[in-house]
Amino acid sequence: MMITVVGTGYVGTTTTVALAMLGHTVCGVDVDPVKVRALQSGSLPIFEEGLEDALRRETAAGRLRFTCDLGQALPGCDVIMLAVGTPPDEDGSANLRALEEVSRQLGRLLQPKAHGRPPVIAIKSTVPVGTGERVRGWLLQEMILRGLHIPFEMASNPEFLREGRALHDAMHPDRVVVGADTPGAANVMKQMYLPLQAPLLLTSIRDAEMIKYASNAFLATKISFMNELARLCERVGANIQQVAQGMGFDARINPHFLQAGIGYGGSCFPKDVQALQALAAQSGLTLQILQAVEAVNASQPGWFLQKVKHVLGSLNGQHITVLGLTFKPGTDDIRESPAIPILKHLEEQGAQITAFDPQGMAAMKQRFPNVTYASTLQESLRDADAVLLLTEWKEVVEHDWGASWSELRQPIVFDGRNVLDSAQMRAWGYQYYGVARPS
Ligand SMILES: NC(=O)c1ccc[n+]([C@@H]2O[C@H](COP(=O)([O-])OP(=O)(O)OC[C@H]3O[C@@H](n4cnc5c(N)ncnc54)[C@H](O)[C@@H]3O)[C@@H](O)[C@H]2O)c1
Ligand SMILES: O=c1ccn([C@@H]2O[C@H](COP(=O)(O)OP(=O)(O)O[C@H]3O[C@H](CO)[C@@H](O)[C@H](O)[C@H]3O)[C@@H](O)[C@H]2O)c(=O)[nH]1
Repeated sequence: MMITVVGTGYVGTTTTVALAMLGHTVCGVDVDPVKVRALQSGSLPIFEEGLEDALRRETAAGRLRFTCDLGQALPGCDVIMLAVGTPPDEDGSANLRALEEVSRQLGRLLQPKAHGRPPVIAIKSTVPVGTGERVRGWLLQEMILRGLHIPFEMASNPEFLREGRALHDAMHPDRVVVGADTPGAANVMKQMYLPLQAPLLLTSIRDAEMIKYASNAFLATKISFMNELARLCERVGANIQQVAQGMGFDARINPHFLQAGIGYGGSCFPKDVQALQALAAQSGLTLQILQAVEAVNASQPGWFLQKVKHVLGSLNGQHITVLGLTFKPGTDDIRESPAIPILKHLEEQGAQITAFDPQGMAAMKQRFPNVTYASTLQESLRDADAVLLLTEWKEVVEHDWGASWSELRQPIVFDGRNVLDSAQMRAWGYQYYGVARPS
């Protein structure tokens, strides 16, 4: 099939590569010429394991190309995937400006196909229920202005990949959800994904749009539930990891997304939890559970810092080493990272901060220029009064902590992700504090 993907950010780029790997001929389109030039020359503007190699392979095989010119990418297309950003507006609702722009452009640029089926326009971006109809409306308005009606069909095809595992998730999804209001569109999308051999759920467009938000909101709920429970565990002397393990054996609960820590971040959970609430508000409803999910998450970094202050006293002048800046390992993305409120607070309290992160330092430097960024983990530990572990990078978890003990001025470690071996750390002489992990 011939496929155009509009928007080559995290999702769009991964989608182009994955679809090319399935044997399709794919063109990625973006308004950002710097991004497009990078992709054309085979280099990824983001860090995502394995994606750059696959991008180069698929480009060399002639299945993948990139352009800024949407008009040039459209002729003969079977599917046009829309993967532009839908960031939060001031009221938390999804901002659909980029999607409207692309839809109107399509309405102006689409030409009748010489042969074959009309193209399917599939929304991959995360969008509120009803957006499929709005996109169709924007396209039709532009076609009316041209005095033409060029046939096309609509579909919703939400994306469930995780950053840090983007290509793996795109190639091995738990499920593919396709919302379509015509059997023809459903069939084209089904054919497109056939080589994946993944479970495919066919729904209405509205259902598909809701499934995406509901999935993210539910995962965020699991995390906030565990984070709130961790606060209680800490008070009553229970170990949240044991509790999570015991819960996770129950197939109805499952062991995933039960890790208490410093709260969820990233470009998806915070914005999607807000957008679902905004959608509810527009319908006259309040989603009380999600209100609580958001409130617990917003206060989790502060709760973690309270512990730090309880142990260290005043932070003024203390040398604090922060390990991990990205919202999760495996990415260079710092959007909504819990490290941001933590760094802000440490700075406000007068701490001397040294940070290390394998991928996130360049981006964080823009926001926190006064932090010292160490070139190695080892260097970041030197003369620290305490270490705050904020992202569970492999390098950090597997670091030789036994050998580093003497580098620190005070061997105190606050493990915000519960990833270090607490007993071993204590045996090596560290004062170790996890999240609800009593000794
Ligand atoms: N990042 C993720 O892990 C993830 C996972 C699943 C779903 N999503 C959803 O997918 C969508 C995209 O997310 P992302 O993280 O890839 O965003 P992103 O910001 O990384 O990428 C969006 C891209 O769209 C481009 N763009 C904007 N306007 C355009 C236009 N008129 N024409 C062509 N290109 C245009 C931008 O230049 C940018 O490169 C969002 O709705 C997001 O919620 C994201
Ligand atoms: O048990 C857990 C699991 C995750 N997190 C945190 O939750 C955030 C999000 O993690 P993750 O879901 O792995 O990363 P994302 O790349 O944001 O992926 C989520 O958001 C994407 C965008 O919508 C969806 O496509 C994915 O399915 C969904 O998992 C990160 O800060 C994690 O540290 C926890 O605190 N505890």
